[in-house]
Amino acid sequence: MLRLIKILKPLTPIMMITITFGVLGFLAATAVTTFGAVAIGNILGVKMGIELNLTIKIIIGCAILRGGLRAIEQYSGHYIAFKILAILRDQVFKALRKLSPAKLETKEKGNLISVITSDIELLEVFYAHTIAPIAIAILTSAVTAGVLYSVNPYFGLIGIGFYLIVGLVIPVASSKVANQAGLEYRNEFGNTNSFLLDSLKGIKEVLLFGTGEERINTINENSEKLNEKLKVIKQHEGIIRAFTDITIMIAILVTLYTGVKLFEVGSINLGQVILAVVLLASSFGPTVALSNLSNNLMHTFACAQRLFNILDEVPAVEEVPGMEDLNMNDININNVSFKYNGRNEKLLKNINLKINKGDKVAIIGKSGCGKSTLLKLIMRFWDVESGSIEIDSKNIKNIPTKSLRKSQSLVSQETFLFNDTIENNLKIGKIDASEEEIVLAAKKASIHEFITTLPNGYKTNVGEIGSNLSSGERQRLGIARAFLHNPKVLILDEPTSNLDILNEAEILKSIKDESEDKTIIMVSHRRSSAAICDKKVYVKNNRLEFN
Ligand SMILES: Nc1ncnc2c1ncn2[C@@H]1O[C@H](COP(=O)(O)OP(=O)(O)OP(=O)(O)O)[C@@H](O)[C@H]1O
Repeated sequence: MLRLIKILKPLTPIMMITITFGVLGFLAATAVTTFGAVAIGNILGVKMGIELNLTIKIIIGCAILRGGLRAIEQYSGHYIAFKILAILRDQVFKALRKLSPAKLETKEKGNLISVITSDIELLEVFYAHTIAPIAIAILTSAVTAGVLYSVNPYFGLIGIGFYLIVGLVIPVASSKVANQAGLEYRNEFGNTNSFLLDSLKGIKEVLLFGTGEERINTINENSEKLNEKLKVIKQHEGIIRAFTDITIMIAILVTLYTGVKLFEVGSINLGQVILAVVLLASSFGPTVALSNLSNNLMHTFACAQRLFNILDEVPAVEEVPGMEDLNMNDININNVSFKYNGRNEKLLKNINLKINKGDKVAIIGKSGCGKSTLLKLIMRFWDVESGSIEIDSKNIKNIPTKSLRKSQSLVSQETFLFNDTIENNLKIGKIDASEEEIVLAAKKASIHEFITTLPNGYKTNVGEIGSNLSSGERQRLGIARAFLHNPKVLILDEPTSNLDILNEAEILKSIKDESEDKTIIMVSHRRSSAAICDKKVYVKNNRLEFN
């Protein structure tokens, strides 16, 4: 909670505005009913101390003020809330950038999305509907208790006592039950969602293996569990509301009883009795708002916790700022060992490899032996555990990350295409690429002809054709992207795994022609692909062998 409040610091002046206008707004609302009572007292001939005409003017003034004050309170409160959501989203994206690619590889994407969207969204409850209402409730209750006290100290004490019961005792006591039920509901809700999403993603398997019936049954069971949990929450809400209302009724009766007794002994007049009862009855708004808070609050804190976990996660690789031109004359892998977190064995042990500018190196080995991992180390997606990787005699850990990314390009087995036009998807390789450059790159990657058959050619949106693109077409788009990027070192992780022999030969020729002065580091299971390389190294038993 403290950490959430600290984020609010730069917006403190606006929060002050929200609280001030909130307090004034509630006081204006209470004044409308209280002066209403004064007016009725006047009409009935009770001595109220204020003239009827003035009372009516005050009522009208307060009613108009109430609208304006409330509007300003809501506007500034929501301004703060959404400004902070923007700040938080910005922080999360920055954190995700730092964590990528290594740490994000292992994170569940569904969870990340729910943190960025719904979790952050829920914090709006805290900023717009928690902090200010608490302050407003304390201040307005203090003012009304003060007024009641000035009428008669007994009224003041009754006010304070019942404000505390409604605004503090009931919410705190109820939150213990509500939080548990709320958390259970959210967890069950998350599980049901994941199961549903999983079923949709795996619909092909579900149909193929005829497991639809079981899936539907599980979804029904989950829905029923959800209903049960919701029932508990709603019942609880009802009980709390009833408790709160009964407490307010008791407060009114106690005030009335005390008023009558004080009137009987002549301590106060009838006007003061009416004033005290109406003032107290109409002043519970802000404190009742607090009793509704507790239902959401714990849930909001759980969301904040998930958010802070991302913000606090230490990146696997520290980004190096700055930009410098890299010659990429040689890449030296010196005695490198590497182990993934959570794995017992070292995946790579004492690897040594020297790659000179223009070398074409094929990395060959059994599935899972660590070939792709070696590429990731060369790109510094992960840091080596021991030993070093040097580029132009400089440790890769000291090379600006942007420079490294600019000089290297990766084509992997799976090319990710954004929901954008083919042209923009290719432009990721070079943002300011001209149309001619894009067409040339596509021709070299043997994908130009296919693109021209699409309804809008290069302007076709990938989303429109979506999963209709074959793996080979995606891979060729990935290669075109890499050609556009025109890096000094081309890193290829099974670049032709999804292509037929004809396309493979064509693309390999393009890669070869394109890369005469470039360094190529390629992982491939296919002999035909590795054939374009003049140097072959083998990953065997966690080590590197040269024949
Ligand atoms: N982020 C990770 N965390 C933990 N283990 C990982 C991670 N990434 C890969 N591994 C494991 O490291 C091993 C080597 O993976 P890698 O992808 O480097 O193999 P590969 O030789 O390229 O395999 P393939 O030829 O099948 O693509 C595998 O056992 C894999 O499960």
